[in-house]
Amino acid sequence: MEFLSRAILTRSESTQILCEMSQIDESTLDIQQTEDGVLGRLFVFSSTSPQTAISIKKYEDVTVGRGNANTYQLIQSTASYRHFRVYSVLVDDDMDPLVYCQDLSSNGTFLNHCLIGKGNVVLLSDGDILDVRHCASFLYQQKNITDDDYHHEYDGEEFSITHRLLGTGGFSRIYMAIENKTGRQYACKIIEKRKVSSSRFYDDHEVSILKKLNHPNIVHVAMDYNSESQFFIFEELVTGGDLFSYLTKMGTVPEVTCLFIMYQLLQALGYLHSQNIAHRDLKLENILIVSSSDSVFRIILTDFGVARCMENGKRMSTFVGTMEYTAPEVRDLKGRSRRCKELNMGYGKEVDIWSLGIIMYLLLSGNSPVFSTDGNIVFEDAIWKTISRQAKDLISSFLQKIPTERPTVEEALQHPWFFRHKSRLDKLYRTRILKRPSL
Ligand SMILES: Nc1ncnc2c1ncn2[C@@H]1O[C@H](COP(=O)(O)OP(=O)(O)OP(=O)(O)O)[C@@H](O)[C@H]1O
Repeated sequence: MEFLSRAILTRSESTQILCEMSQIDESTLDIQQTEDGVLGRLFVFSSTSPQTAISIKKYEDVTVGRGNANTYQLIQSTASYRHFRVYSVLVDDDMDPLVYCQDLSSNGTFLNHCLIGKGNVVLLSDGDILDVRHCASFLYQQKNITDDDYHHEYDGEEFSITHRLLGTGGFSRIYMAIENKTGRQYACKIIEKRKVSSSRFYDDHEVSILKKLNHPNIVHVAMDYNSESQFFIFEELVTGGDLFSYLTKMGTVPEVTCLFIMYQLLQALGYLHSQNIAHRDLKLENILIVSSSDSVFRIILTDFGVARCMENGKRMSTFVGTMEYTAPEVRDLKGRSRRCKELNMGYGKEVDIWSLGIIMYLLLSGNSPVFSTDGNIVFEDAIWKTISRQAKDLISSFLQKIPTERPTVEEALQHPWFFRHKSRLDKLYRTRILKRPSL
């Protein structure tokens, strides 16, 4: 498939061409003048209708196509009923909104003259041009926040790292990068070595684990690069944001959506655990969504910064992870001396199962878990009255204080919450995830 088959034109060049062509009043392009809640604008240029602008607002999809239910209607017969969709993902207020365009058409939507391709998604940046050939062009404008921390030592030839910040973590900043040969968009994780030296074992720890893995629900690494003080991981760009942003937008996640998310998480975790790898930092922020246009979407597990390969079944004894998601046996290690940790039997892969329980609780209720004084999970909020008994039973089993009492991945998949939908879930996974990885 032709996917952004040649390098994207430089932005200023594209904008200039379009402005000249259409002789637009450049003052209308001043994004500073936009009203509240507007993340960006699409300026429409068409020979059949007057110049107009479409506002891109938080959590509101914009669709363009022939159908009259679209935000902007195209009249030409070469346009698809829904030609493309523009949607936003909000990570946090300090970052530029991430506005994506998904091509839904048969005849193609072009980004800066390169075909996006049906089903594919691209991140839009200020000055980009979307084109529906023989129908209309759309100039995208958004207000950019200056990223003072943008700095990198990458001087390889394969990629150009842009200023578009996709996310930040304790150890790294993630930017959009363009593969120079193909124009294809990637995510580039820039890890500051000085931040990781004490808490991670060696510079390329994360990538050495990721390179061993090949699974539809685990992030795919394209290339890595090492400089004096930074480490770079170029990986597939995942375009639906993370589960944290999704939950913020939704408030709570419907049980049926949660079922398929948890099913996929267990597929990824089953694969990891079968190779004796523990992730150790499962949380909403580390689960990315490919594209969430309907309730069935692919999720991708990321951030293997503290993942650990347990040789010969050895147990682990370092305190790692994110407090809210951390199993009690890991929390108990905090502040203990090394000797004391060694005497303790350490912990195993069951820590990931605990985190799954926290994730499932958060998704279904939108709130942090509440435990009774004897350490049992409680389902107090009114929302739990609307959730099935099987879902609550599975959460309780994930959140058992004694690690060996938690189910393994295989046992969890046999739980009635999954098992009574087994054939449908298996089929959905086969048809929507394995056969259509762009979903
Ligand atoms: N491949 C990707 N595509 C799109 N966005 C991404 C990608 N990888 C990471 N992100 C975004 O960046 C954020 C931080 O990434 P990540 O968790 O890998 O960083 P980190 O420094 O390891 O974080 P932590 O402090 O949790 O260890 C994610 O929550 C997500 O929003």
